[in-house]
This record gives sequence, structure tokens and C-alpha cells, in this order.
Amino acid sequence: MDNPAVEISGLAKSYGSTTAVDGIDLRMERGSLLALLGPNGAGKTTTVEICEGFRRPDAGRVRVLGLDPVADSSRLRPRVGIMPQGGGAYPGVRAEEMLRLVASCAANPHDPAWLLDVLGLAGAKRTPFKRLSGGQQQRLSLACALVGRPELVFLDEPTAGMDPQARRLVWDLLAALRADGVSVLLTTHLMEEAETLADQVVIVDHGKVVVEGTPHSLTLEAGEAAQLRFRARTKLDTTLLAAALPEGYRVSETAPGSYLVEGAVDPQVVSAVTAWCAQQGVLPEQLQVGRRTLEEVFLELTGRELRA
Ligand SMILES: Nc1ncnc2c1ncn2[C@@H]1O[C@H](COP(=O)(O)OP(=O)(O)OP(=O)(O)O)[C@@H](O)[C@H]1O
Repeated sequence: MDNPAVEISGLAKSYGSTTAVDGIDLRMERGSLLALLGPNGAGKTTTVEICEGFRRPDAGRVRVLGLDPVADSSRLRPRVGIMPQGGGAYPGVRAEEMLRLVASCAANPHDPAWLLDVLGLAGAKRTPFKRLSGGQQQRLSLACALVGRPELVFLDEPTAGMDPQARRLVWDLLAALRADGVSVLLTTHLMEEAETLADQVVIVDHGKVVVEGTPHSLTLEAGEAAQLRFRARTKLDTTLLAAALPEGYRVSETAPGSYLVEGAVDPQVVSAVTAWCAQQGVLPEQLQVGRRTLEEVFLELTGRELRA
């Protein structure tokens, strides 16, 4: 389909001497969920705010549902839902009042009572905004973004500060929206969020796209399980073990007694590792074949932890 929900090319934005976005290209298909993942200050919020029409880029081209977010803002507004970072509302407004007010602006809104219920806010519907917990305020903000039945939603760190139970409610709702064909672009620095929800993950750092792909493709190497871990006594000779494997495999002791074999792991490689251990009189324990995590992908590409 050549009609993307969001299309960005050559996007750049600086604040004074700070370069926030430094040439981002991105394409998000309709009906998909894209997670913009990166550490603090990577340029995620700036990118999303430009898509929302709240900021003007210094350079580049942005199209949202085929339209220019600034020039066509009045045509986009009824079709797009926005949950800004941190949210916010008049402190005295009650949760349900707030949502009904937003719903009244939409042509065909969802039932506010249903949405409050789905997001676990039914018991707090009469609570003034300022007395809601941080996680409840976030969920109300999400409800406001969704109540107008948008085709596309921008969610800036939608589950930041939520407890695991509330986060799960939000994830379930987002998965249901996606299944209904709503396009979702969210920012996060939670790997698990991106891995659980996203069709496409775009990892950004220092205002640039570091890598993108499906969670599955990013955490695999060459279509194979990319690592094998096991525990054994400390200080095994990892160079010797690497020499017993086909060329290109890396072996390291990541913590005392914890070993990591990196490279495409197939049955022959598992067998070579266990055979080598047998030669050394070592029993490999907790042997585990698995994919890399997005955290490891990020570390490998940037040399830094994602959670700065
Ligand atoms: N209004 C502003 N004025 C000056 N600098 C800004 C402004 N907004 C953002 N920046 C800077 O631009 C860079 C990118 O910020 P941005 O908020 O887009 O990143 P982010 O990836 O969303 O980070 P976070 O996860 O902390 O929200 C940072 O260095 C930030 O300090």
C-alpha cells in the first residue's frame, strides 16, 4: 500500500545549538503500530511534536495521513488523537467530565463510560484531575486521545510512571486498537513495550535512526537464534571454546561463571559447545538458546545503555 500513515524524510530540528533531530527518515504503514525507541534526549518527542503540527521542522518533509501537519492542521485534527508527554488538564475537572467534554467535540466518539472502564478508571470517574495518581492521569490522557475514534494516534511515553497492572491494561487496549485498524505511533524507552506491541521499531539516538525493523528481525541475527548462554565454573578459556566453533563466533564470560556464545546458533553449534565442555570435564548448566534483546541490540550499536 503506498499510502502511509506517517512519512518523514530528512527531518531536522535544532533548539539553538542543540541538535534534537538530525536527518530522520521514517515510514509507518496504516493500521500498524510503530514504536520510536531511544534514550532520554534522543529526539523522540521533538519528532512526534513535529508530526502533531506543534513544532515546525528546520528541514525535511513530513506527511501525516498524506497531509502537512501544519498547513492542513484543521483537516487532520478530527482524524488524529494525541497524548502528549506528561498530559495535563484543569486541576478541578473530574475525570468523567473531562472525557465527556473531549468526546463532545468528536463526530462519532467512543462511549466515555466504556473507555473509563477499559482503562480501569471507572472507580475514579468523579475524582478531580489533581487528585488522580500519576498513572491515572496518564490513563485519562490516553482516554482523551482515543475517545474521538481517531484513525491515527500519537502517544508520547503512554505508560511512563504506570504500575505493571495499569501498563497491562494500556497494552491490551493498544493491541485492540491496532487490531481494529487504528495506526499508532508511540515513543517509549521500555524495550518490553516495544517488543510486545510494535509491528515496527525505530531506534533513535542523538537525533538519528540507529536501526529499524520488526522486533523479531532486530533481535535475531541472520534469521537464527543469535546467542547461547550457559553457566559453568569461572575462567574457562573462552578463546579455546571459540576456536572449537566455526569461524565468526564470539565467546565471552559476561559475569563470573556466565558465558555467552554469539552468532547464529544451530544444533551443530550447541553440540560443539557441549562437546568442548565435556572435554574440559565441565557440566554446562542453564544452557539457553535465545534471541538478543532490544537492549542488547542498542548497546551493540551505540555502546551505551538504552536506559541512560
Ligand atoms: N524546547 C526546547 N528547547 C531547548 N532544547 C530542547 C527543547 N526540547 C527538547 N530539547 C532538547 O532537544 C533534545 C531532544 O529532546 P527530545 O525531548 O525530543 O528527546 P526525547 O527522546 O523525547 O527525550 P525524553 O525521552 O527525555 O522525552 C534534548 O537534548 C533536549 O534537551
